[in-house]
Amino acid sequence: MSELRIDGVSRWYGNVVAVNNITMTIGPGVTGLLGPNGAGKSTLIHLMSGFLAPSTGSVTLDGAKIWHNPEVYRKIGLVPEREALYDAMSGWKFIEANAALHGLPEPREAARRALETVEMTEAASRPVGTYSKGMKQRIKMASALVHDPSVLLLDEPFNGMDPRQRLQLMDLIRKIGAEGRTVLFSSHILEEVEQVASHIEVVVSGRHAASGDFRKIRRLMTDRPHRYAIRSSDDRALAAALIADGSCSGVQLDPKNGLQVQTVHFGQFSRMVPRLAASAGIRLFEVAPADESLGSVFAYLIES
Ligand SMILES: Nc1ncnc2c1ncn2[C@@H]1O[C@H](COP(=O)(O)OP(=O)(O)OP(=O)(O)O)[C@@H](O)[C@H]1O
Repeated sequence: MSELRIDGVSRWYGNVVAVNNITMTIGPGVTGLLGPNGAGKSTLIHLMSGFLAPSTGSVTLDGAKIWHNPEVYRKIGLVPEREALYDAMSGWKFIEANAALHGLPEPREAARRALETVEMTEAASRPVGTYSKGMKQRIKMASALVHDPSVLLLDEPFNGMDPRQRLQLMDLIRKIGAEGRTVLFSSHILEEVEQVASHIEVVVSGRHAASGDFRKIRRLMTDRPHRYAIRSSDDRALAAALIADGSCSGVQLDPKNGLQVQTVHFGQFSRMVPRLAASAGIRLFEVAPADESLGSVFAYLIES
């Protein structure tokens, strides 16, 4: 059982601050590292895997510094975001070569075990170039697992996958977490993270925005005020009806963009608007979320 600890860590590239004074602890099981693009997730993963030195603060595994510590590297497996595979090589040869690079005493047996873990035994003798995106991702995982690390780090593992491949990979990540390993994967999609991870760490603009159980974070996200843009046959009358109804916290009539409405009761609001419009004889042309971009969700989280 291993514990990763990031303590007061910052990392900058020139004058870009990619990670800003982050403290977090990652224990056994599956943790999702959630954040929008450019939040600092890859930088954090590279700090945890020993590829980058922190500019300040410390990154440790079970109390031992990770940077420049080959003893610790043996306990860590990294699945990078980029492809890093050789199309002409068979899956089997690729994993065995990785086992040999690790200096493992029985590379063939280690490769067999890793391929079995990721359920790639059957396809292992085929060239990597013939694999689907999902199979390639599993081969990358086998290569990260070949030396039997207690920590597995995955950078955006679900990128570019179709829904079936995504479900298979989710099962696999859960299985590896259930073996008692410390598994951390990054993603910018909340739904993805909440399906796999029992614990979530959220980073926004290099800062630590939230941490904990996904239900808690989901609530933080769904309880935030939602803004909608509405266009109807009579925006003024609809605005009056919405104010009278009382389930909106703000209504603004904008001659150019129609009606801008703010509500905290998302479910109630989406049921109420069509009913209210129908009873006032108003036709709805469009009800669209005005702030559904992930950026705004994360911005809300960091403010709360
Ligand atoms: N080698 C580098 N040199 C300069 N700036 C960098 C470098 N690597 C990352 N950055 C910057 O640091 C910030 C964090 O980048 P990082 O790749 O860690 O974020 P991310 O959350 O993984 O984003 P993405 O999902 O887009 O990869 C960004 O502003 C990025 O432009």
